[in-house]
Amino acid sequence: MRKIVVGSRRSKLALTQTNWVIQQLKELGAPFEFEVKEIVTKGDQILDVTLSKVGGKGLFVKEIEQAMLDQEIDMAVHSMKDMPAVLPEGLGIGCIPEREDHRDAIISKDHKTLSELSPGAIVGTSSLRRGAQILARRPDLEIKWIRGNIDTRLAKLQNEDYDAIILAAAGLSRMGWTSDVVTEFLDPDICIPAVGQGALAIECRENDEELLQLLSQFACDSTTKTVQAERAYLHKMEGGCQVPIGGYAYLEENSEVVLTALVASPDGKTVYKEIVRGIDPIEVGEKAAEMLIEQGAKQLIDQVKEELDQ
Ligand SMILES: NCc1[nH]cc(CCC(=O)O)c1CC(=O)O
Repeated sequence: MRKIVVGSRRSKLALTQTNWVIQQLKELGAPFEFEVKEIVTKGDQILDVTLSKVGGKGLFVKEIEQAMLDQEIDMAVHSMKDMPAVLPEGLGIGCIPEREDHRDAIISKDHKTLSELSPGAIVGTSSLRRGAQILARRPDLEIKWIRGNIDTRLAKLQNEDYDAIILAAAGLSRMGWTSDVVTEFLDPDICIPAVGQGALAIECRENDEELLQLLSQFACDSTTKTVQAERAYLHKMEGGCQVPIGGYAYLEENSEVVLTALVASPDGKTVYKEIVRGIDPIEVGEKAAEMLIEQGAKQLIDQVKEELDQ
């Protein structure tokens, strides 16, 4: 029997996601053995710097992708939102399973919702996208950078000078945190999630027919379409760097993809937002990007990138 070596970051969330996918594939009757191989990525080593300053998304996946190209591993389970817009030659996303909760969630010390937080309250996030949208609603709040895995951040909320933190609901629920830690789930009309948030990307070599055949059985059609629209938007908009961009798409019953796309300045004072619908996910994504670019969103992104480079 062929053994599929699955590369995974060492974080609890990554290992949980990886083992969950392996379990699901086994239940589908996978004719393989599986072995998990832990890989320490740059993103995991550099925990004390703002993520956007050290190169953003690629950090968590590069080493894993190299191991896949070198045949040291066969497959990897990533959080879709950590995936760069473009994949290396020879690798592909073999399957996008059904999306978990797409929303951001506020966890606050005194169970205060976004509108209830006191003026000047300190909100912890390392995401320019979250910070921008929080400030757009509540310019009187203070955003303070916070890093570390989910457990670390929850501990920092208790022990350090934060009144609230924002995390992805999906990560919390995959880690078994019941929804009672969450004070408020932020719907996309308040905070557009990151492109791909809540979805997983199972990556493998493009020519691994055997594995691709198995993975195709685990794919979710509606998640694949909506994530395609979101990523087509992201790709056209920037191409990799961590800037305040959000995108969330859902599927109507008539199969239309509805994408809400956002670009904002980190201070939340400028917000570009468009809703685009259509049957073809790629067209929907690209159209949203074109519309926002026309309004000046691209200049805003370039400006943010420049400031991050300084
Ligand atoms: N940026 C880190 C990251 N990458 C994926 C998740 C979990 C949620 C998901 O799968 O979208 C998280 C944690 C978070 O943003 O709170």
